Amino acid sequence: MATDSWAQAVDEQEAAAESIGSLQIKDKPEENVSFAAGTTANATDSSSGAAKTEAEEGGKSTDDDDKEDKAAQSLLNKLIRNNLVNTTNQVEVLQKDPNSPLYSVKSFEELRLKPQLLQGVYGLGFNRPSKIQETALPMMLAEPPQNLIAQSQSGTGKTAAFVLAMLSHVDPNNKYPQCLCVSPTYELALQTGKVIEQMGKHYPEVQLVYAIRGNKLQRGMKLQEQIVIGTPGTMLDWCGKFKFIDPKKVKVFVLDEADVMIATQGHQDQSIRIQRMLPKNCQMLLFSATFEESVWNFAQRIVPDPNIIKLKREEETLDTIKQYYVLCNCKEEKFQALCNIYGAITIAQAMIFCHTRKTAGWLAGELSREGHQVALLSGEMQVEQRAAVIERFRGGKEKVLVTTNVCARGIDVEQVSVVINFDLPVDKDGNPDNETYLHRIGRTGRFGKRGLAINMVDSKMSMNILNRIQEHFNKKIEKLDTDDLDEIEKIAS
Ligand SMILES: Nc1ncnc2c1ncn2[C@@H]1O[C@H](COP(=O)(O)OP(=O)(O)OP(=O)(O)O)[C@@H](O)[C@H]1O
Repeated sequence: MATDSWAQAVDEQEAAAESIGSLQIKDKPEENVSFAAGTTANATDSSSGAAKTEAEEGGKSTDDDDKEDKAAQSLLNKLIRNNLVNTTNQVEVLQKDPNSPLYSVKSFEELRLKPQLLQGVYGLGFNRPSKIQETALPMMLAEPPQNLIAQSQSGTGKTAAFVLAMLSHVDPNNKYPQCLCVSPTYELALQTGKVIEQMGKHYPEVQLVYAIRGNKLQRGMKLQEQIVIGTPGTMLDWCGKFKFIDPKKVKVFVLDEADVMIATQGHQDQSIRIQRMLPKNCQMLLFSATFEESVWNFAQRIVPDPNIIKLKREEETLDTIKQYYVLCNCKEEKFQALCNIYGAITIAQAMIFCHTRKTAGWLAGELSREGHQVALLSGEMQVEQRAAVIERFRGGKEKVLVTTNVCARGIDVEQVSVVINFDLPVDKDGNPDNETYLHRIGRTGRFGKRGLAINMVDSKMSMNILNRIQEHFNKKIEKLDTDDLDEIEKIAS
């Protein structure tokens, strides 16, 4: 019976994953056919593949999992996030012309947007520009247009900013593409397309089309939509080989997720080739969540004479986290300790990290047998399935999320107040992975919610890892005796 319920839970998760996968990703373009025009419906027909990069589309296989991973992480974060990531950090601005005044706005009204667009912005629930938008929007909307390279962490409002810039710059009376936006994957392009559709809801004269794999157009046709969003390979073909787009008429070129883009073979060259077809006065905008040297080199090739905006990431800290460790001898004992903790304190939602998929699967099964509602994130799941699992967890359908680090890397599930390291995070060489430890349990000072972290220690080696983590952060991790109910109760107070 217990095993049945676990099997049933997995079935349910998978079914939910499938339905959400098709709802959220595959059918996206059809949702708003009126805005997206007939061509996007074609795009849907060919969307049976899952999260594939263009390199794969062309038959080349990307050998490095990490590359796929970046795009998947970015998509997951978009799917599960429902609001802006706030930050108290100041933006750093480097202007092309340091003598020209630097404008920044505190309200959307100050931008003198078209009323239809202002309606769209408010319709999305945006009251005021985000930190990066305050400076980026006036720059992007200035006359003559200015080029921009902007870097800030995921969720700080970059997409909304360039979508607003594109919608502001198009002339709806001209029935040809005026704004091109390239994204690293099919799914990410659809997500951005969704923002364009939402923000342009009251501006139906502006039309959007998806330049994505399989969206087959008739030879010789000319696109009438003003905005084209897609992946670099297809966009390049549409501009060059098929001439569906006249690149000389393009006013705005956006390159989104540059850091993800350069991780995929071929995308860099394709993007540069598109850029070269565009007129000299075309506005070039490039966005990235990170800014390592390779991204910077690429950015400079794509965006001549740029203004540069950078927003530092909010530091995570362990200051508001109570940290404990539990001594055990084996995984069964660790599981028992976990049960004792659950028996003593009320845990609204917890995330449990395991080192391997196998342990994660085993633990999820055991917890489920104990009657817990468990979600399992496993490496073999498609990105849509992972998104569905996280979405269900976020919605409170499951109270425990068991995962390996690889699966959950880069995912922020803010509301989780209890994090359990069933296995301590270590790097490839078996040394403590302090960065991952901080990311798993740390909080940005701003949110500052109190949290609880419990580390399971099952060997001399893991005790050594724990000690080194303690030393690194200079924060004491207290011992917890999970056989003593009173003691456990105290940690929750
Ligand atoms: N000014 C604003 N006020 C309130 N919410 C906003 C504002 N701008 C954007 N948002 C919302 O914040 C979330 C993150 O915004 P957005 O997707 O534009 O960020 P991003 O930096 O592009 O992130 P990513 O790099 O993951 O694409 C979205 O849910 C978006 O609707």
